[in-house]
Amino acid sequence: MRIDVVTIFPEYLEPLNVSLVGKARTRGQLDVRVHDLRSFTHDKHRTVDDTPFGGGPGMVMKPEPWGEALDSVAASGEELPTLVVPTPSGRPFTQELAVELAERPWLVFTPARYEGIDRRVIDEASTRMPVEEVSIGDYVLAGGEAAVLVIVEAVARLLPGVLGNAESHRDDSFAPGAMADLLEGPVYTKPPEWRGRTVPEVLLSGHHGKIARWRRDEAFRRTAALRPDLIERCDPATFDKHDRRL
Ligand SMILES: COC(=O)COc1cccc(COC(=O)c2cn[nH]c2)c1
Repeated sequence: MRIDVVTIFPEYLEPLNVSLVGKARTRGQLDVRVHDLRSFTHDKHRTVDDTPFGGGPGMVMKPEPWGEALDSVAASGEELPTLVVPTPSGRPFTQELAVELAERPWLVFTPARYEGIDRRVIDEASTRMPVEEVSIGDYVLAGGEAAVLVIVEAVARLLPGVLGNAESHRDDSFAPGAMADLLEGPVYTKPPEWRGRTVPEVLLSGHHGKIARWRRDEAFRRTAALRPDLIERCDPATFDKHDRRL
């Protein structure tokens, strides 16, 4: 997968050089390129924003630099990229959307600052490539860069070979309408006793059927307590068929 990010803060994307994403880049599984939006300006002050038409507080990101940046990025690849625009007014980012994005060959992220990007940039881009406006939550950030880090991390871990042996998550199917996607239950590792606290006996029993049942019950209990909304989507008929986790 190829990932491009156009931003006025390239240094904000440094974390993409470390950990899981960093290793995937080193292994050549991910090609990540970060572009400074200001390199697509031509005035002395490298201006990327201006006052909003219609008045109001704050500034709006000018269309010209974004247009040139997207032209340049789109021209530098063979395939059709998907534009991913982090915005509070976007489609909620869920594991399901992460799975969807992980199947695309090329993602171009356009994190905005200020009050946002001139709407004509998105409208014009939509005539040339698929555009996903994505919200990572119901709050407003100063810029979309943090949202890019979240989305890239969630997508990268789904790519074949990136997660190593824990890749079982990839087999999870999130078919809508099937069983709810439950929250992860509690996990434990050695030592068997720590500060007077032991590990649930069933996990030491080696009885895989009982262990799977216990884990499902714990996940169900946790989900019912913290996220009853996820249970409502549950289709009891398939409950026993799949063991899936968020
Ligand atoms: C066309 O799209 C735009 O102009 C984007 O506009 C904005 C405006 C304010 C802030 C942001 C950054 O994203 C978030 O705050 C965000 C994403 N998820 N949850 C919060 C983006």
